[in-house]
Amino acid sequence: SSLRTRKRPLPPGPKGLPVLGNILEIPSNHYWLKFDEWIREFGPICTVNVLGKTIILLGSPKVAADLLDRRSSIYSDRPRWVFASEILARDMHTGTIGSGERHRVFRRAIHAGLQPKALSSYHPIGERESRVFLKQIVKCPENFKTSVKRFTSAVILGTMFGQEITKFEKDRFAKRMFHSAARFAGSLAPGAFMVDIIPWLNNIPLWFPGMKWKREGLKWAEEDRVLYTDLLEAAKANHGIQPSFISEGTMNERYGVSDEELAYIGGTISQTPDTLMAVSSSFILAMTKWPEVQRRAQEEIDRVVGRIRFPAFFDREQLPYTGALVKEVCRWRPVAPLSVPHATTQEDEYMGYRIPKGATVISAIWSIHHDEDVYPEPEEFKPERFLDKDGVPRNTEESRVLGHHLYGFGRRLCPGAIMADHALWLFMVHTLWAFNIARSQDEKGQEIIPSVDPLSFSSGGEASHPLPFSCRFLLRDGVQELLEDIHDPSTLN
Ligand code: HEM
Repeated sequence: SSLRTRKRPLPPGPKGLPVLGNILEIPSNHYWLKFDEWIREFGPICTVNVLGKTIILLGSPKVAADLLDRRSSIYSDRPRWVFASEILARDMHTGTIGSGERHRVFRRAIHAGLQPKALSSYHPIGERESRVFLKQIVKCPENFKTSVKRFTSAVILGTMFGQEITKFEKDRFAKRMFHSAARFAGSLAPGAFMVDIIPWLNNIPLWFPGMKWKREGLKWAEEDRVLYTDLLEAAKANHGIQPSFISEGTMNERYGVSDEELAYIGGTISQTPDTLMAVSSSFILAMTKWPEVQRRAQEEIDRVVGRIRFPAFFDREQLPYTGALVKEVCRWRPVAPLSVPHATTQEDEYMGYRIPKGATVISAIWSIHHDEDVYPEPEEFKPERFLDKDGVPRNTEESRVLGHHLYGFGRRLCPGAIMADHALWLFMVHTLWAFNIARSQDEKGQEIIPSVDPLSFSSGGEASHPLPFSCRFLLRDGVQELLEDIHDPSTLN
């Protein structure tokens, strides 16, 4: 037989049109739900074609781990983002650069800065900020969103740069960081910039007509560079009061990167408060929807922590149900439903199929988290799926540390996963300890049960979060007294 017929087939997938492929079948919103339909129809590995580009979807924990974890030397590249990664982030964004030497060096630096001992020295930041959050909610529950924003920014900027956040709107850094993050996320969106479809546009001289996009991009890039450099300087100045990831790096030169690279590593990492915010809102939504889960976690917290002190990080081991609840929030509504795409650096073969070199490989986290063999009744919110019959934590075959895959896979696995998980744990435990999250009532006094439909979540460039819903925060015993001594830095200016 000829070479052609011996060539293995691509994984199955929807048929599509010549040239266009499946692009017309992919909705512009919530496209992970369409991908999920295809994965159910064609199996946990399937092919989608977009304008001639091969996209491989991975839709079960087993398949994703087999390829992205176990064959990470092939599956750890990224697709090329000319605008976001090359122009805006000047090839120094850890999450979007290709899988070469720089990626390895940057990740090594991040691991050095966030190793367990360092992370535990930052717990006081998370504990302090959780209390400030409670104080703000008691005072002004309708500012919930800004208070969560402030909390997530404060934990990240505190850990990365030793920088304390004052009032969110007036803070020197927090707002600029959100702005920069939104701009970056927006420019990653498929089709946002023509140069990502036709890369040679990047070679046209700047003064040429039609090159405004690039002049704009370079202006934004400069703003980001200034922001990251300012933060690096702030970190150095803060070192004596609050050592941080960055200040430790500049003091000891132990991460093996230049100051400029360090500023970019820290700056681009600090664009992540949005993901933490999205998980926090999903948590509030789930607690409003499932009061019995909330009660059960509160019973555990009251038994272990009591009512006369704040929860703290050292309580964690003794709160297995609450720990399982944190995992279930991450599983149930993954805020990054399609993670960040990977790409292959060479051709591969799996289950009799051919995975081409240069293919985009998407871990369909939504589908992975709805795999019924691993997570039975996936639409039910059941923390106990992460506990054995004696209530001891139990994770899954393919995710032995966290039990879920919200933080991705392989050499691209989120290096902030443990830090993020700690911040989320602190946030959820403090909130449950301090408040009963209750349903709002309509004019007739009927409880409003918020929708948890997948379509009731946002679907833009940013992390997928619940669309606005209403609930009430009812203060629990003993909280008011303890909050009196808590200083809220946002009341300073
Ligand atoms: C709830 C919060 C967070 C979620 C859900 C999240 C999720 C993710 C996901 C899905 C990826 C891509 C994984 C893959 O390609 O397989 C990723 C990458 C990354 N995350 Fe996170 N993340 C969060 C918070 C953080 C935090 C707090 C940091 C910083 C300390 C961070 C730093 C990074 C970096 C640097 C990458 C790029 C890794 C690479 O491409 O090598 N993330 N994250």
